[in-house]
Amino acid sequence: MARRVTAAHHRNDQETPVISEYRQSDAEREPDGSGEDHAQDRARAARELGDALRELVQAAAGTEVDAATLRKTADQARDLVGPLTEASRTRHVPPTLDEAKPGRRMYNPASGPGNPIAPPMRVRVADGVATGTCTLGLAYEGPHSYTHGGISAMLVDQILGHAHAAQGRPGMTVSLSLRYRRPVPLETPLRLTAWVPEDSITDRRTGPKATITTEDEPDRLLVEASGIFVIPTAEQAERIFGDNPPPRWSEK
Ligand SMILES: CCCCCCCCCC(=O)SCCNC(=O)CCNC(=O)[C@H](O)C(C)(C)COP(=O)(O)OP(=O)(O)OC[C@H]1O[C@@H](n2cnc3c(N)ncnc32)[C@H](O)[C@@H]1OP(=O)(O)O
Repeated sequence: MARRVTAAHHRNDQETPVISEYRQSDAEREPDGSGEDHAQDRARAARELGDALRELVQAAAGTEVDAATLRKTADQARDLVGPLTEASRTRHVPPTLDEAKPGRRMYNPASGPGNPIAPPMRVRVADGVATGTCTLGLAYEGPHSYTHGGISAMLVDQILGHAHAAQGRPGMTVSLSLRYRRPVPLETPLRLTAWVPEDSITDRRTGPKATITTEDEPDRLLVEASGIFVIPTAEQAERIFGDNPPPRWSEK
């Protein structure tokens, strides 16, 4: 029977709260401490699955095979779903893999290596500047041979969020603005850079800026962006996330 991970005591749960049946602490940590290795191994395995599925997604977006091969592959892909849903979580519960390493988002759609829809963008933060690198394949195509504008917006949102978080605590995007100056090429190493101008910082809010360029031509701007990021108050976090808000926003 499928095990489901369920948020205990979540505000929106109408029925008797269900204690999570599948938690890192119960299922993966052994009394002798070997659970740490187990968690790391599971994280590696999640990345391997993410990589394999990304390969599949890119192949599916670029394939020109005949209908019979498409249908056969669709059947095979459906067969992959069952084993993964034998233990799954609801939307109110963070992945156990994130629990094991605070700050990591294994399944983030922009940067999570375990998420097959993520390129994934690799993010580094140094001296308040967030840098993201990635190469986008055919699955992200908008105009022929260039990136869909919504994908650029997602990557920019993420990198702006890291620049904001480098000032103290992570926040949520309340405003996002992009100027698409030139098309962003597919299959080309890209660089996203984000920073927070000092005069845009207040108690709960920053106004970070970002650019997208290719790695080869860092002075040729393809996209310029700016955002407003706000740290939710504890009350707002409770309203949004129920009585199990992310720890970073639950401090009164
Ligand atoms: C290391 C981890 C890195 C993580 C990176 C993650 C990046 C991805 C982030 C996301 O995608 S978050 C998902 C998308 N965002 C949301 O779903 C947020 C939805 N919005 C809300 O729930 C509320 O807006 C929120 C609880 C966050 C805040 O509500 P408030 O009622 O406190 O604020 P409001 O939205 O009115 O505005 C907050 C501040 O921003 C200001 N503001 C908003 N839009 C603005 C604008 N366009 N220009 C200038 N200022 C603006 C506004 O004036 C105000 O300034 P003050 O606090 O100084 O008064």
